[in-house]
Amino acid sequence: MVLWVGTSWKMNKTRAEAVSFATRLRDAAAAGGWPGVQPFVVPSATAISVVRDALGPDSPVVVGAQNAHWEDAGAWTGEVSVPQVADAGATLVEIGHSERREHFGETDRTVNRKVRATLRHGLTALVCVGESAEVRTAGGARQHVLSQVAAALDRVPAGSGVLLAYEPVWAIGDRGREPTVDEVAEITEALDAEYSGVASGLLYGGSVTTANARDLLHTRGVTGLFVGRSAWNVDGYLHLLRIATDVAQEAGRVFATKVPR
Ligand SMILES: O=C[C@H](O)COP(=O)(O)O
Repeated sequence: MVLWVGTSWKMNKTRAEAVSFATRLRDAAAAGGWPGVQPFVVPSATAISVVRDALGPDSPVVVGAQNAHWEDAGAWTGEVSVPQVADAGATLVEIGHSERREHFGETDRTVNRKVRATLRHGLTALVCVGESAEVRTAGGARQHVLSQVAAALDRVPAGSGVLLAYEPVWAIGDRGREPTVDEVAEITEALDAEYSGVASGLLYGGSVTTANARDLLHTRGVTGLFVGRSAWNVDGYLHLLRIATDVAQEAGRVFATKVPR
């Protein structure tokens, strides 16, 4: 078990900015890295290949794509396929982020199709789920999230290389509210009970900061963090990786020191 700690840059960074970030990561990895932690970065599609190149061939850092279509090729203007992002250097695909569900019509059905396409090509699928503020207020958070995961993993066998990211919509972004540990645990405990045999990691995302990362990593069921704003600056990301490395090495938690690629 490793702690997966990564960042999606969303629609940010030129290629030059992405390379500058990746170069600092490469240097930090060469200086000792992060035992027990699996770092990953998810650039815009335009920067995947330059980030992969800047990290170097032996980098422990996984590079991901923020989206990929379920078809391998065809007349899908504006989309990118799993083989295309793999060709650019991605080994992970983020699927079903709430911004894509809200603004780009992602549904449980398309998420499932994308998960299966990603796994078919041997990439890791990072499936994002989470409830809205309205659903939580109505008391339906746990059921909503469990149902999203069930749909995403329909016809997906155990051990397929799926990571889950619990990202409550009300906690994400500039207008997000930082969750309490109990609010996170209510969901991650349920996901852990139901899906620990299927998913190889359960990440939390939404208003993660260097101030709350340690507590979140100690929350029941949580084995990683998926970070936006606090990790868009490389110093912030490196700080979060150091916190995760400390947590991974604390007594009572046993993590591998060699991470899978
Ligand atoms: O992909 C990351 C999540 O949407 C979290 O974003 P945030 O850390 O800026 O709230």
